Amino acid sequence: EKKKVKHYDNLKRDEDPRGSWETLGELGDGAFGKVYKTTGALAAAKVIEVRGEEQLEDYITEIDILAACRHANVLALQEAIFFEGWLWILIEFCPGGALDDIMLELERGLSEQQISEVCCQTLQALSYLHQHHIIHRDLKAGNILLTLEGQVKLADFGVSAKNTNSLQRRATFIGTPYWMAPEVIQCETSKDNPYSCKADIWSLGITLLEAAEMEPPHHSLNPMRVLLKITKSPPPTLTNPRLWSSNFQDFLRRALQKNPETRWGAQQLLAHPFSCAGRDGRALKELIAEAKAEVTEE
Ligand SMILES: COc1ccc(Nc2ncnc(-c3cccnc3Nc3cc(NC(=O)c4cccc(C(F)(F)F)c4)ccc3C)n2)cc1
Repeated sequence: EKKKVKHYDNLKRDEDPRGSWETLGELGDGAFGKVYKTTGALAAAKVIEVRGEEQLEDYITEIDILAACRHANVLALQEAIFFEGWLWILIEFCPGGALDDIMLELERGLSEQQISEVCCQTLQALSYLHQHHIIHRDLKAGNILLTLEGQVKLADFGVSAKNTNSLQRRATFIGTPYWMAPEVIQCETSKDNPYSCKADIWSLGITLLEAAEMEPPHHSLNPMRVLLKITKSPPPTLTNPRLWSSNFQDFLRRALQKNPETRWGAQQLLAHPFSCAGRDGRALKELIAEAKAEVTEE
């Protein structure tokens, strides 16, 4: 008789995705997957070959998290379809791309105003996730996407398609270590005090240093050495403090506390003057316009 298949709330079956999603082209170097256009909005699609129901289960967690997250600063799931052994995860498309690619394109870091806008919107996404007991665990500029309006959309590319070479791949078996909080590295994840959402706050601090200086601290060390460095060293600071405001430096001090207990949470940091200064959003819109202009020039 027909094999019993489980029903999943956020998964459509046996509807050919090519019925409502026509191929627009490859995104990036194609490793990402493809960008599909619907009758309505643009979508970015991950199309994964799934052998059997148990492997499908692995992807349901991601689909359920995405379906449950309804927030302006978190990537929204459009549709998930399982058809003839292929799983399609379709996501709202952010034309600006990821923040690390934008800095590479412009060959410079962000201004302080742009950093405070990234900070304010990413904190809103983290506050939302943490209230829903979701810990991101891999926050970095590569997982921050931008729309043409300068809006931040938090993503999680998991073992991102970008790190094709072995060194990076080796580093990713524990997630990219440069952004990891000390308590996560020291595996204080024993059952009595599993590391908390405060780990994301540390990663946010590292991500803001990355936005200011194009690279995270200890970027020149190989990934294995970094783990020791992070646990042994005092919290990282801006290389050239004179270039930055005392508000920015104070924000980093609150986010980059090595002890997760004294580290501020997302709600507290949203009230900090540095993130409040980022409510405007215009500076990020200019950043995208510049990055898009550079691309058309080439
Ligand atoms: C190289 O140039 C570009 C230009 C535009 C874009 N824009 C864009 N917009 C939206 N998605 C993507 C994307 C690119 C590569 C791979 N996946 C992408 N999106 C995507 C994300 C996900 N999943 C998540 O982002 C995710 C998974 C779990 C949790 C979470 C979170 F906790 F953050 F909400 C987020 C699933 C499926 C897809 C197609 N890319 C990217 C690169």
